[in-house]
Amino acid sequence: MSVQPHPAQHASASAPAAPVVADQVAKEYRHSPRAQPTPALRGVSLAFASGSINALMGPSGSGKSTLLYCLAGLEAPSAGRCSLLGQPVAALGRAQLAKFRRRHVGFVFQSYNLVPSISAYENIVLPSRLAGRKPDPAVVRAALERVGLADKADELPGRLSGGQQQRVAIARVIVSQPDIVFADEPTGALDTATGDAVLQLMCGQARERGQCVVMATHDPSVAARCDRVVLLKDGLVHAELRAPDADAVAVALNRLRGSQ
Ligand SMILES: Nc1ncnc2c1ncn2[C@@H]1O[C@H](COP(=O)(O)OP(=O)(O)OP(=O)(O)O)[C@@H](O)[C@H]1O
Repeated sequence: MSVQPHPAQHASASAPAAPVVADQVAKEYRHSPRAQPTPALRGVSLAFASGSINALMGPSGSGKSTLLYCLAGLEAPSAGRCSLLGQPVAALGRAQLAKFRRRHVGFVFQSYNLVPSISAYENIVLPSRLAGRKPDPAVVRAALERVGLADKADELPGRLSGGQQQRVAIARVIVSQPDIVFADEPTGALDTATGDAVLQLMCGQARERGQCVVMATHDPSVAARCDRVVLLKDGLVHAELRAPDADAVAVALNRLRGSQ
């Protein structure tokens, strides 16, 4: 494990081959037209590699979700740019972006998640179908089994708990095998044992298939499963940890909270 202070925020995002890149990304929110803008991100440059599992950590309000949303093209940055698989997100029109996401990106988010009017099974196969593929029902059943929802295939999302819905989203990622997975607190609604099992599953598949996973988490034990942990504070990258254990993450977070 190594701790590395992050290089200057204006350093250009590296490796053109990286599937997920943020280049000098800033994001401001304005609560009303006359209000002063609140900066959520203040010039973040990061590149995430294929086959890597990455965690975004930091205090509440540090910009983790905003960064995920900008990277995924769900929010437009106020400045800077994001690229996915070498494609600048801002250059894609709405329909193109939706198509691109269906083909290449998986989400395990609290919102932007499941379609409420179709069953868990249908939700799992939806991205593959929209991308013109026909998933093998045996593979879908196996994924449901692996996330502990073998008996919930026909349930509508509204009849599932938050944790079960999260597991459906994870099964969806397992079946659709996107190049990139964005996850916001992927184990937030799960008990420790289930969270650990599904995380292991998600990370195992990502490493096997060369997916790039970027997740926001508050949980040091989740971050300890990652190859890289990016620590955010006040909308800036503060430091990075490589392959840390949970204790090292907790220490770094405490240090981050104490720093000015
Ligand atoms: N839709 C929004 N409108 C206005 N301000 C927002 C919006 N989303 C985020 N913010 C503000 O941007 C800043 C960063 O928020 P963000 O949700 O990205 O932080 P976070 O690190 O994910 O926090 P948490 O750990 O609590 O989820 C905060 O000051 C937040 O209040």
